[in-house]
Amino acid sequence: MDSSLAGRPERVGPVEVGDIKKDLLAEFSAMPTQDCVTIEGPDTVVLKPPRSCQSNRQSDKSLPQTAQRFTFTQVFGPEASQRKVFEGSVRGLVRDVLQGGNCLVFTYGVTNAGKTFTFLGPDHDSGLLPRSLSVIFNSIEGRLYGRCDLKPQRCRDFSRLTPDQQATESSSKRNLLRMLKEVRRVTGSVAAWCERVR
Ligand SMILES: Nc1ncnc2c1ncn2[C@@H]1O[C@H](COP(=O)(O)OP(=O)(O)OP(=O)(O)O)[C@@H](O)[C@H]1O
Repeated sequence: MDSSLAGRPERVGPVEVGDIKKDLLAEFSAMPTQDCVTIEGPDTVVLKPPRSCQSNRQSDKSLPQTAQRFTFTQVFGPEASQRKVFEGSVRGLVRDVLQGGNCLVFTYGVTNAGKTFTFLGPDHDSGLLPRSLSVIFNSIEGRLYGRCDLKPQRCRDFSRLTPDQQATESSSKRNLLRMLKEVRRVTGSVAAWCERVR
């Protein structure tokens, strides 16, 4: 319920998420850029504190007072495509894995930095993980173990299944695939219905 005070609507009653949600994009876009992050060549990033923090830094001598330069193996700029990042970082590791090596890839950064985007990516612009799986599966074609008598256990181990266990596994796999098909069918119908009622 709204009441009006000095021309400004005042919210009365419980506050809901919709009431406090605000699109801040326009406000942020209007702010002058501060060039806090600068890419200097293919392997170096320079970080500068925002102007609003500079007075705090002058009083707190434990904080860096000037710009800091960090060097990496490779820096990808904001214009780098998913393909370029994959080719320049993970493709070589996948090649090592296919030759029996072990590799670890992880993303690290503040919230909203783009970790999930880089790792998974949207369907039309896939990230590191789907690209890696695609290379792996395309490379092992023809060398797949056709029988279903092995089951992975944790990350490195496996167990051999008895014929009964194989039958149980096959049946739960079929059920899972059937459920996935059903979910796709239902979500497809819901999406089509939403499109119609728009
Ligand atoms: N390279 C990019 N190009 C276009 N959009 C991007 C890019 N990187 C991130 N985004 C967008 O920025 C937003 C935040 O990205 P993302 O969810 O990947 O961040 P995150 O680091 O995984 O965040 P959190 O730690 O909170 O999960 C998303 O809307 C994502 O689509």
